[in-house]
Order: sequence, then structure tokens, then C-alpha cells
Amino acid sequence: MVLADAGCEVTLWGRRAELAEAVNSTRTNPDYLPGIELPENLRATTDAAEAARDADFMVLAIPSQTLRGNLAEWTGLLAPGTVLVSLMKGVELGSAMRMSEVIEDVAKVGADRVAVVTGPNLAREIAARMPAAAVVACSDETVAQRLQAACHTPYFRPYTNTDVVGCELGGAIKNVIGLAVGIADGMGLGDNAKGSLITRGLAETTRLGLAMGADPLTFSGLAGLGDLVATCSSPLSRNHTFGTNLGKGMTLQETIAVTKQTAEGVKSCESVLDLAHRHGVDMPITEMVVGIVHDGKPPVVALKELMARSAKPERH
Ligand SMILES: NC(=O)c1ccc[n+]([C@@H]2O[C@H](COP(=O)([O-])OP(=O)(O)OC[C@H]3O[C@@H](n4cnc5c(N)ncnc54)[C@H](O)[C@@H]3O)[C@@H](O)[C@H]2O)c1
Ligand SMILES: O=P(O)(O)OC[C@H](O)CO
Repeated sequence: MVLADAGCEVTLWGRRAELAEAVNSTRTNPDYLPGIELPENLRATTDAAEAARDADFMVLAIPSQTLRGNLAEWTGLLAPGTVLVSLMKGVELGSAMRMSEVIEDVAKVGADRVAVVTGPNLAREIAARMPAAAVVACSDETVAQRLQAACHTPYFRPYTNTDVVGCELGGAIKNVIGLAVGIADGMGLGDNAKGSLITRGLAETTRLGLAMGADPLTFSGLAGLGDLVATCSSPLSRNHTFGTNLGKGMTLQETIAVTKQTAEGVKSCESVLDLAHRHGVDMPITEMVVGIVHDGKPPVVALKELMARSAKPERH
């Protein structure tokens, strides 16, 4: 919708024929965005070849853990100059690869053919055309500028950045910290706890980013602090809501059952911790989230352990 509002001809691929048909005939997506009017220059199809034909950009918005399998089916359809754009905020389980790395690996393209759009961009607010800023990241700044122009609208303001590593880590780790803040909210721990988790969450994000070659300034920008604040404050965030339900005492299975869409942090907390171990970085909040979500640790025990860690300087 953003690309179409910015003047691009957009073809949206989806798996279900009835939903593609509903988008084309009613100009709405009744399942995901009821009440939102979609632009005329956006059409939907279930034919991936039709969607990919002669595309300047192929924008990928699917769950992170299915990207590798999905993209493998589409690489033969890519035009020679198509730039692949990731909207995904996760890290692949097992390989611990960022989404742009998975794209390069599967599509066999260079980093200059892969871009990332990230930032405080809760889908429902964007769909309501409420104002938001974002980051368009690519190692090739001219590609980032082309994509910036392609998605700039009166309600969506994209900035360019060449720090792809930092932008992707910011997007993936804010989901993990969003889970932690949700758990704290569910437990009724108050706003001091929230401010502390957001700040120390950003500190551990920055530590990992530095170890992986990211620019630390990226984390005080839209892909870092901006997205962290939006996710940790909003009931629209699936990760925040997932954590809140856990903090209120729901079991993991009960929480999964009431979560309709993807809460990326639930799986990516494990791959982020994997990255932390690979790079020898301490990420205590991420470790706490993995303990609660995957190892059945009661939130009160995790909280006690987090608070009892050895005393240290703030800039550690
Ligand atoms: N929703 C948001 O507010 C938002 C904002 C920015 C970035 N993102 C990121 O975008 C990515 C997708 O999130 P989403 O909110 O669109 O999630 P979603 O759960 O709505 O899934 C996106 C689409 O993928 C489809 N899908 C699910 N499993 C699939 C599979 N195996 N193969 C192919 N398609 C499949 C779903 O049917 C849906 O149409 C995530 O990485 C998320 O972090 C989401
Ligand atoms: O609903 P969430 O938690 O996946 O967050 C959505 C976006 O990433 C917010 O920028």
C-alpha cells in the first residue's frame, strides 16, 4: 500500500485465491486489514511469476523462519536487476543468519541487490496512513536512495542508511526486548522496570552490534531506539502482547493459541542468543526471555536472577 501510494505499480502475491480475488474486487484485505481502502495501482495474484515479472523491487514480508523455503521457489523468476527488499525482523534458527544474508545465500545475489526496510512501523498504524518514519538500508547507497524514493509518501518518511547489519539487528532484537517488557507489564512491575528494560535492552543490542561490525549510532536511530519504543509501548505489537500474556501467567501453549500472527521474537530469541554466544557477548535480558519462553523458567525466578547479577559500571 505504501509503495502504491508513492506511485509504484504494485503486484501483491498471496497464497489464497479467494483473498487475492477479494483484494482485487473490493480494494480491501478483509482478513488482515478490514476497513482500509487499498489503492487502485495495487493488484493481488497467486501467480508468483506474474508478481515477479520485470520487477524493480521484490519486497519480502513473510515469517523469518519460512523465508529460505519460500524464496527458493521464486529465485528462478527474478529479473536480472530486481532488488530484493526485506521487511522481516528475525534471525534464522540454526544458521543464525540475518534475513539479508539468507536472501543473498538463496538468491545468489550480491549485497548491492539486497535492501532492508525497518523502524517503528506497526502495520495497522501504517495501513491507517498514520505518520511514521523508517530506515531504508543497503550497502549501496544509490540503491537505498532508489527505494527511498519508491516508498516516500506524505505519511511515510524513509531515511537511508548503509549499516545493514545494525539495522537488521535493531529490528530483530527489539522483538526480544518487546517480549521482556511485555512480561514485565503482565507481571505489573511498573514503568521504572519498563524504562530499565528498554535501556538495558538497547545496551545489549549495541554490544552485539559492535561485535558484529555495526555502527553503534544506528541503535540510537529509528531501527534501534525508535522501533524499541514503539514495540515496547504498543498493544498493537504482537511481541509485546505475547510477553504480556506470559507475564500474566498464561502457559506458552495458551499464549501461542491466542496469537494470530507472527511474533518473531518467540523463535528469534534463540537465534539472537546463539549469535551472542558465537560473538562472546553477554545478553542477560535475551537469556531471560529464552529461559521463560523455551525452558519453562517462571518469570518471577528470571526477574530475581536478573536483579541479582553482579554489580557493574553502566558502560560495560
Ligand atoms: N506486522 C507488522 O506490524 C510488521 C511491521 C514491520 C515488520 N514486520 C515483519 O514482517 C514479517 C512478517 O510479519 P507479518 O506481520 O506480516 O506476519 P504475518 O503472520 O501476518 O505473516 C505474513 C504473511 O505471510 C504468510 N505466511 C505465513 N506462513 C507462510 C509460509 N509458510 N509461506 C508463505 N507465506 C506464509 C501469512 O499468510 C501472511 O500473509 C515479520 O518478520 C515481521 O517482523 C511486521
Ligand atoms: O507486532 P510486532 O511486535 O511484530 O512489531 C511490529 C513492528 O516490527 C513494529 O515496528
